Amino acid sequence: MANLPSENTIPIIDFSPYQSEDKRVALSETICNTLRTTGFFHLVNHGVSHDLVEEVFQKSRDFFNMPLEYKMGYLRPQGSVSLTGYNKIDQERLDPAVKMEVREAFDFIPTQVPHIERPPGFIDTLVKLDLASRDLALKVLHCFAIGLGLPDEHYFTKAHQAVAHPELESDSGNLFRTLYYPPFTPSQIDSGIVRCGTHSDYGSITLLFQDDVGGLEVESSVKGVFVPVTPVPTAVLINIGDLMARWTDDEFRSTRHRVLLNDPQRFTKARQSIPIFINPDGHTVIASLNGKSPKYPPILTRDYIMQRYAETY
Ligand SMILES: O=C(O)CCC(=O)C(=O)O
Ligand SMILES: [Fe+2]
Repeated sequence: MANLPSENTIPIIDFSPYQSEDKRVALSETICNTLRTTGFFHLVNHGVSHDLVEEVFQKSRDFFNMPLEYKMGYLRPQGSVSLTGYNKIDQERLDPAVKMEVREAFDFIPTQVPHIERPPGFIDTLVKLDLASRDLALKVLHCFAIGLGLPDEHYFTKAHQAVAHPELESDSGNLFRTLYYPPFTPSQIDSGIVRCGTHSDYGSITLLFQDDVGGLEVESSVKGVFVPVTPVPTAVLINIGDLMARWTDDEFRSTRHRVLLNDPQRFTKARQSIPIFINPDGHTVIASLNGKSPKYPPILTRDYIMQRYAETY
């Protein structure tokens, strides 16, 4: 009988043991066990300032509340793989089967940080949160290698040099996004429109800060059965992407997720979230850690990630 997780079953993991070397192994094993089953976990005591996250939500709200003509001045060129700029409603599609995905986004990569006048300090706060999140992502990747018992505990971090050194960023596609899902009235709701279509993420790991509105759902161990993720105050939600699943030969699960427009309690409110997508360095060849009978042939990160972005934008 398949295991059907119910609401609140996304585990909450306390990251404070990471600080002490003798507690790190048990923490890493807990993290890896979660990745073998749910593929998602909440992390608390992670060291990223909650005030900073709140500031990014506030500044992002101020930006998204500006007139459309203003935001269009920063539009990310449509259909291009340029990864910086404003994304208007329906500019991208994570699930080709839906009619429309109703969200706005502002994206940047560290080598293409734009200058934006209003709201004041918008970009500075995003950059600060990006740096703090990268730092955390590297610690979490460190735990992956420990928990998997790899001979080199820095195996994954070494393959993510551009995460630690954003100036080296070339084509790994490490991407910071701030998302804004506008509110709806019940009469505006139409079948086939969603906030975020069903998808799995592309790279190594995703860190997601979300407000308290909720709406994110993740696929359970039963295909097609989704369970809600109840937001946990101050936590960052972490999941892995397809490239990490491939790297571990599907030992870790890259879980599909979505945000629908089916609950008036939620869709009448705006939702905000901040996903930070972490990928290996562009030149890294991802070859299965299961050397004996790998499911997937080796693939170059750059080719894989850029192909996935091209399909989305
Ligand atoms: O807004 C959310 O919670 C989901 C965002 C997401 O899954 C994504 O952008 O990949
Ligand atoms: Fe996602």
